[in-house]
Amino acid sequence: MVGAALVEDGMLLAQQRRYPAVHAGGWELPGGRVEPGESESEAVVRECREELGTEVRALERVGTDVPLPGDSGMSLRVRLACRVAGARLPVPLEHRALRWVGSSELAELPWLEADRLLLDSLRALLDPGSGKQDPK
Ligand SMILES: Nc1nc2c([nH]c(=O)n2[C@H]2C[C@H](O)[C@@H](COP(=O)(O)OP(=O)(O)OP(=O)(O)O)O2)c(=O)[nH]1
Repeated sequence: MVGAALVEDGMLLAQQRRYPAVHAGGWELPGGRVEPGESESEAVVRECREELGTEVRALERVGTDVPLPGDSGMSLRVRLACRVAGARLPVPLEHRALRWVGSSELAELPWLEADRLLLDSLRALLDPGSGKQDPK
């Protein structure tokens, strides 16, 4: 599974699931399964088109792979994404809601379990100066 960390003006785009019941109401990153023959970057671009109706470019990986709950053996890998200049604003085509969240609000959302494990990495993306590894 690939997820897109779409960042704009220091805010991260989160979306709220509508289904299945076990995930409904939970927040996650845009994304989905990488289809056969598709690269991870291509999957990020396609999923953002399908879910948000916008065009993005997929950039570097964010954080480490997080195993998804259950016995699927799949994991979630996140890539930074940026909206292509002039592309439409994201709209929730498949989700209940979208929200742009700043670093201080990240922890307030009821994220899906896998995403919750990525919050430190996502916060570091939004607040580049505040990372623990940054000596300055
Ligand atoms: N897209 C996405 N899925 C996530 C995240 N975190 C997380 O645990 N998941 C889980 C929820 C689902 O069990 C699984 C993938 O769900 P999905 O509905 O997006 O993927 P899919 O393969 O059905 O893709 P699609 O055909 O609906 O586009 O991954 C996340 O941040 N983004």
